[in-house]
Amino acid sequence: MMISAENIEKSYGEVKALRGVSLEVKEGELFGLIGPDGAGKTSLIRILVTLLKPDKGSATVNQLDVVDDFRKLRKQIGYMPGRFSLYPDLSVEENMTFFATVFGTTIEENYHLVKDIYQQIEPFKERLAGRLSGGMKQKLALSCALIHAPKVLVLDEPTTGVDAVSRKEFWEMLKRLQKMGITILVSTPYMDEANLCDRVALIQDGNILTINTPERVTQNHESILWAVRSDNMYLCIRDLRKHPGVKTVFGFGEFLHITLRDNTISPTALEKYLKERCHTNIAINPIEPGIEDVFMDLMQKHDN
Ligand SMILES: Nc1ncnc2c1ncn2[C@@H]1O[C@H](COP(=O)(O)OP(=O)(O)OP(=O)(O)O)[C@@H](O)[C@H]1O
Repeated sequence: MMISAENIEKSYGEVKALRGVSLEVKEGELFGLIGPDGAGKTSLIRILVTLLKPDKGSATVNQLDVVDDFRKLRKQIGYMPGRFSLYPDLSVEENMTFFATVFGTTIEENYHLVKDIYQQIEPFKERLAGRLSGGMKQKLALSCALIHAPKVLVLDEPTTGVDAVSRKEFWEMLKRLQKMGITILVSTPYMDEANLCDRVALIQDGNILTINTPERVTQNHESILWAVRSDNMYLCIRDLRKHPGVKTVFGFGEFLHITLRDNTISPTALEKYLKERCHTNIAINPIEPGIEDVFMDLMQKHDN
């Protein structure tokens, strides 16, 4: 195993950020930590990259203990924090040189690793990092995290607030780095990015709800799922929640996703029920679950 965490607990005063988290990331894997704001992703990541001590539990990265061997370990990990990690008053090139020097290497020594990414910002190498666009900052931060040729790359919400095109490009970069043999742990609040990972852990309120390949995560969804809409979505939610056969109702864009308690209701019966409550333009379609649906389902089960 490249990363192994066992029963990690972490609290900030009264706030329990991690409630006994265990996970394993295999060598060469692209592993996603998926969860909403406040789920505990940053706390877990900071523990794994040796910047925060767990209250309980233990973790190793490349067989090195995150607490006892933190000095050795830092050389093996590339870390891209969620918030701005660069020196805004240093130029692009100075930032790169700084990170290389800290790790006792040079830009030239490991240029092959960052070439693809760094070349895109090299024309602006004299520019102060604080004056780069969001996408360019992201590329520089990634280049800086890679310049000491780490075995493991850990990225905390690298695509939060990034536009769709740059997000796609970023994931393509990650795939290329994975092909170069780097193990990658990446956190994201975007459920659609789960499908780009080899395996994912869904995390919520300090607990891991499930760990699996994205395909298996959705296959394991047991409930029957329908997408429903009508002209008045607000009343539609209210009326669906009152229906005894409906288990859950959640808004997903322009549709509501509902799960059923049993298989005895038909779409026609549900349509009749909504019509009787004066709904118009009703649409009811059976659908395949996505990661979001599984998430909602697991969260419900966990809370009960
Ligand atoms: N330094 C801190 N002091 C107090 N509470 C904290 C601190 N850091 C995090 N928390 C709390 O711990 C919980 C987990 O936070 P964490 O940052 O690990 O989650 P996250 O999934 O990374 O979310 P986000 O995307 O918002 O950072 C949250 O309730 C958060 O408010």
